[in-house]
Amino acid sequence: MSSMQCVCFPPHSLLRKTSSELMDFLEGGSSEREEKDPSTSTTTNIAQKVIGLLGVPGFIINTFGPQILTQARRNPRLFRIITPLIIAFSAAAALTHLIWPLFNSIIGEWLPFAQLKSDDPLYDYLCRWVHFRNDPLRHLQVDAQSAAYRRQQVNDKLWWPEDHAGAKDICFEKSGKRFFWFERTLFILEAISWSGRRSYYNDSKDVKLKAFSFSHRPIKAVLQEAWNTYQNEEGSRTTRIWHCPEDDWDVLAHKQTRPLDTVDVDDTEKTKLVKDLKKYLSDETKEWYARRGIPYRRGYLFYGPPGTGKTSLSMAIAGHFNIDLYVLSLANPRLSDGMLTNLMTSVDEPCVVLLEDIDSAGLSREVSSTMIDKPKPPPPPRNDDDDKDYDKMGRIGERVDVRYNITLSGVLNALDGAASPEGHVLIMSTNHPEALDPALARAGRVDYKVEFKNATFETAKNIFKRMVGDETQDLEELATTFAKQIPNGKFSPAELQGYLLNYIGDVDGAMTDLDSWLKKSLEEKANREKLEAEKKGIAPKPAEPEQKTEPSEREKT
Ligand SMILES: Nc1ncnc2c1ncn2[C@@H]1O[C@H](COP(=O)(O)OP(=O)(O)OP(=O)(O)O)[C@@H](O)[C@H]1O
Repeated sequence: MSSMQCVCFPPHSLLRKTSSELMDFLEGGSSEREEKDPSTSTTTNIAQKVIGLLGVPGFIINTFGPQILTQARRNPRLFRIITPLIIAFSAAAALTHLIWPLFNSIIGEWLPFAQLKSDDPLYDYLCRWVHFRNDPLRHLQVDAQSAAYRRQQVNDKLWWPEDHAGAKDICFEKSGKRFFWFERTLFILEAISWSGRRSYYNDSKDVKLKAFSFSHRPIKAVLQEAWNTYQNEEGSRTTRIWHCPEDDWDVLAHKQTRPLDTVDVDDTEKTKLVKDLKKYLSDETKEWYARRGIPYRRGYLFYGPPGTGKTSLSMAIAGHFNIDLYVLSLANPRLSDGMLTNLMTSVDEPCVVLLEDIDSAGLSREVSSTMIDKPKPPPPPRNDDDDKDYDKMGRIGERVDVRYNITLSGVLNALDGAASPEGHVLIMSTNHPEALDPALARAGRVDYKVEFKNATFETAKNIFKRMVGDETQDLEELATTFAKQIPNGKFSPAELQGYLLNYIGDVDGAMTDLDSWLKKSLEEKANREKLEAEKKGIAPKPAEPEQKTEPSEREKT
């Protein structure tokens, strides 16, 4: 009976038990009383099981229990010391084995949560918002990785620039589970990777935001707060870019939104274009089209030499209107008419659809086969744009015969057939507008044309200021000197950017080396033109007298 009481009593009452009673209990019924009462042995077994359930392994009880208690019987003072220790240990074990799993199951199953996919901009905003909060718990939660390992793992999604800076050997990152408080509610942000690991970085794809609450309201409040913080913050907005690696759209990247003023095209032209797009994308215009039963579409044609900003402006437009950009090159030999129709019907409006190189497939009413210059594999890219620029600087490889599976009628059908989408901004870009079939560029398909040109004086000057200096330097005079050296209309902005990329922060170097670079590049251009002319059987044009870019009237004043 006494051992029974020992089990049932709350732990603090154990302190009041005598040493012999407790010894009976732990020794598993070796006492006299047990022999008299067979029910005692059952009770002791139950007691052992309960203690086992509390997390005290049986072998510890069996091995050390009797010895400790023999000592304790001899020395009651020792007994009084070890009893609270046993109770504390049992309580800790109970916490680990009973309460912690319960807590985890509450977190896992019962809390309201929101799950966000990594291709949603809100995902980035939320992660950044949580990361930059001044949360007292923040510094307790850290993961560590060697820099070499992380370089293999981390994709281009840099949520926490300060953690990624430099080539440190060991990088500390925030833990995969983050607890934080917001408006008196406790939250957990948990990253879930496709490989099952939980970490913010390693191929993590989704995050779960959980709130210790009975409703979803606190979750909505956090998401709204994160959205408000980053959506309107200059420089932190991202544009989602889709491409088509196989036969369906896939998110290529979330690029930082490109401000319109970093694309140098004629200011008046740019303002007019943005105004036109704004009007087209407004709700009133949408209703206007609907009321009249006119398909709600508008097509834009961006044309001009390579590397003059057609793609860049399309990206900036998507960012400006905060809509996605879908990019598709018609020069892709895998593209067929059916695939194009499927792709066009599966974009989410409103969005910008950029159809690049609409001339390069040699679109005709037949399946076509064309000789094209196959680009050499680019060198290891320095940044996202570089591999693209590489080809634009004229370094091209062998010529290959490419068979296109796309026809003019297929393209026309995808653009404005009965099943074609509405509500998107269609931008078609080409380097050779003269080669376009008139049906492709007719009014109704192309409603607005924008010409892109090689660098003028002002473009060269702007690019110089943007690329070489920093905000603290007054580069007006040097930029003017630089721009005056650039022959008018001879170099694309991409080429100037390519040159200046080698001189970031080195204004003097950019100025000193300019002459020799210009000479070399002009020679290369002349050779290329000669080769092209020979290929086409045209007599080479006599060299034009070189014309430097001239300051505009505005510049002169
Ligand atoms: N007008 C411009 N203003 C600022 N940067 C430019 C401009 N044109 C080109 N660039 C820079 O050159 C690079 C290539 O530009 P982009 O891809 O927009 O050219 P593109 O006209 O689309 O070329 P392509 O006809 O070959 O597709 C980008 O990194 C961009 O920043």
